Amino acid sequence: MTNQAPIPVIVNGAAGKMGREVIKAVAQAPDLNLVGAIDHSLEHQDKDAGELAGLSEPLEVPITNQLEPMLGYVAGDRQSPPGVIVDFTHPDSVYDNIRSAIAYGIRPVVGTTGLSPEQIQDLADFADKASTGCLIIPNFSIGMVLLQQAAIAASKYFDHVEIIELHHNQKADAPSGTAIQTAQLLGELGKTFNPAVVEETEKLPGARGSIADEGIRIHSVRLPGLIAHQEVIFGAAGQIYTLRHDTSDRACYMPGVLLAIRKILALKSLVYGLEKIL
Ligand SMILES: NC(=O)C1=CN([C@@H]2O[C@H](COP(=O)(O)OP(=O)(O)OC[C@H]3O[C@@H](n4cnc5c(N)ncnc54)[C@H](OP(=O)(O)O)[C@@H]3O)[C@@H](O)[C@H]2O)C=CC1
Ligand SMILES: O=C(O)C1=N[C@H](C(=O)O)C[C@H](O)C1
Repeated sequence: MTNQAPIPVIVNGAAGKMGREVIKAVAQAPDLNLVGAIDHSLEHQDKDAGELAGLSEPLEVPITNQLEPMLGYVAGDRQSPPGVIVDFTHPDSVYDNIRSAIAYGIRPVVGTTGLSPEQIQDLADFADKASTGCLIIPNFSIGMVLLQQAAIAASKYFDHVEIIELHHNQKADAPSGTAIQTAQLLGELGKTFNPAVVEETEKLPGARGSIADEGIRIHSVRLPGLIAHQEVIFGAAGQIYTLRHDTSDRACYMPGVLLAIRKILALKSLVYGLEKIL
């Protein structure tokens, strides 16, 4: 730990499931200073972010829906290191949120999924022009990075693979950002998976899932009772190799989120994926 002033942190989506967890984690980190808590939910306006997150003491940071004034306020503070905004909002708003943050020189650490490849490219160009770090991390858990690395190793030996992702039924986007990224990582290896062995007919559309990079199929399950789970299933003659990651508490994402907040100040461009900053 250095004697530097703490990093100012804004949490966007502060009243949500992930936002509340981030508020708690930031509040407990001595080198970080929660300066703003944004959420558009009218129900929670002006409530104390700490109390809403379940902390015993208030943090004296009220929930507000005023994103741009907050970005301007943090950008204007010349005594502190550059500000960071952590975004866990909604696929429909995350693109605009990131652009606004970069425009103010506030570094976005983005957990919100659902950005299209074109949007990510556009944000990368924008971050490059502004020489501003931006982290887009589809999954902040170390277990998922390890699963993906094991999947990359296995793909050298297996030609057939499908992904099943299972989430709570409040999730807006499908397939999950993690499943898309997992397929991308396998797709980058330069081989095409799942060569057809028969001509298939889907008697119900979608029965075989969606086809992502290099022929990899993704199946999405949404049920109450689930949090976030993923299987990568490899098949070959006479054997199945299954990799599985299960989330039982959203606290599992917090070491990754805190690491991203600390690392982003040294970045000058957009970086995609937790594995790139470990
Ligand atoms: N990268 C990772 O490791 C992880 C990523 N995620 C992703 O994070 C995102 C959020 O997940 P989760 O916390 O479960 O979702 P929640 O719905 O619980 O929380 C989102 C919060 O953001 C608010 N919100 C939505 N749009 C805006 C906006 N434009 N401005 C301000 N606030 C807004 C919502 O308000 P309201 O409810 O009123 O709409 C809600 O309070 C999802 O995309 C999810 O996939 C989730 C877990 C881990
Ligand atoms: O919505 C969620 O909950 C999660 N979303 C992310 C995703 O879409 O991959 C990360 C994790 O799976 C939890």
